[in-house]
Amino acid sequence: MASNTHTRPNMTEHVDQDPTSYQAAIYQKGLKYQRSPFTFKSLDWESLAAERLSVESKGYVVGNAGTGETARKNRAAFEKWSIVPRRLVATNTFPDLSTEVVGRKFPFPIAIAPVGVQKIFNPDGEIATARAAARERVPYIMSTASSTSIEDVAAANGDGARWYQLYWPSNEHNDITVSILRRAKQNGFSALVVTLDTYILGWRPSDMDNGYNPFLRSDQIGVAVGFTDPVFRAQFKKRHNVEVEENLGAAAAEWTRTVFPGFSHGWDDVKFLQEHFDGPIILKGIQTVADAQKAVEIGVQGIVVSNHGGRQTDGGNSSLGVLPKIVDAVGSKLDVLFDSGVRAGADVAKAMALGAKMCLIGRPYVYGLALGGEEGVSHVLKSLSGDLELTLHLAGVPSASPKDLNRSVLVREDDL
Ligand SMILES: Cc1cc2nc3c(=O)[nH]c(=O)nc-3n(C[C@H](O)[C@H](O)[C@H](O)COP(=O)(O)O)c2cc1C
Ligand SMILES: O=C(O)C(=O)c1ccccc1
Repeated sequence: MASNTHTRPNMTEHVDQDPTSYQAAIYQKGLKYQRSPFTFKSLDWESLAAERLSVESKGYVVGNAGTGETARKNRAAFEKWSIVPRRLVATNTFPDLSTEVVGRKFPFPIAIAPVGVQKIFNPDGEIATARAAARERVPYIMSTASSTSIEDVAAANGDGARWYQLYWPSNEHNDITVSILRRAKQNGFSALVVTLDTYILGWRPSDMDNGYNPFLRSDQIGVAVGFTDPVFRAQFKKRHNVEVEENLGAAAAEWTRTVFPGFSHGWDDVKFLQEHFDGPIILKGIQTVADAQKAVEIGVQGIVVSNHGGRQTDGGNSSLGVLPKIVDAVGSKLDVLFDSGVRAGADVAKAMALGAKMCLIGRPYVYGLALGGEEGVSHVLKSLSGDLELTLHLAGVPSASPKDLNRSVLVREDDL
């Protein structure tokens, strides 16, 4: 744990009150000289985590596509909207942060975004994150590029809510896709998140400078889903006459080609996933009204308005910038989720006010994982939800439901 943890010896009694807000609990603990594992300044998490990581891992998580223009715009877009401070709204309770997404209710409007290769950030990787997510009652979206198997993530997540993110093998590998979907369903992943923007990796200068692709490293991190898949294993054995373990390099290369085929599926192919996954489907990476409308036409239950945190296309638009138009076009027909650039409670509030039902958190929890494993991820999730709670409270917004948190809560900074 970080060195700024100060716990006085013999100060073991628990907080005697049960404060409603997380912030109140922090101040109570402070009275007993107990500190949180690392700072609450969410914009400092990146540089703190970077100090702990290898050059390669740091480059991988912090890095963006090309010049970083899309990622910068993601952040800048939040400052174009301001939260209207309404006064003398006679509220006497803390805001209700719960939200309903694809037919289920969640206590907070945040989710763990799918992030691959988590063992490069902390040896416990996905296990630590999946535990923290369950503990904090935040849904865990498991990446196909995980460094832990579907079965082990499910065990760590226990009775937590979890969804599976698919890196979608090309049609010639449909038997592998079916096998993955079956394992996900059997292991309690209730929804399928299909990422559309990463059938090939973007131009990533940091990783190219380091000659770094986590799939192809000698320790083959990020291939756990494939290496534990019975169909992939059987096919590999038939082709090479050896088990995956006997030729790890070839197996990693083959799995990488399977999940990053280098070309995209078409809209018609989504039907195959609908036929083979018994549960809601959410398309991740939507950035235009036209694509959002196609998602409605093919009958999926949700979309994530996302540009992959600016890691895929350089020179692109901000993700928040396109959110209102997409919500206007399809928000009454499917659930619109949001990610890319969320760093604080106010960011979540703004995306929700513009019509998102939930925000996926990407890099911030990865920094938490690097800084403090399970506790670190918990700290990040509690910070963001605690911050959101007070932000809404002070804005006079009684709940995160669209009836209270909508565009009337925002003003364009340029229009003031
Ligand atoms: C290190 C890293 C790995 C990622 N891996 C995946 C992945 O395996 N699947 C996926 O759909 N998105 C992946 N993403 C994208 C996130 O799900 C999310 O869209 C993005 O991080 C959101 O932007 P933010 O980092 O600004 O919050 C990854 C992002 C990072 C930073
Ligand atoms: O880095 C990413 O953004 C990503 O989606 C990914 C791709 C391959 C392996 C791990 C993560």
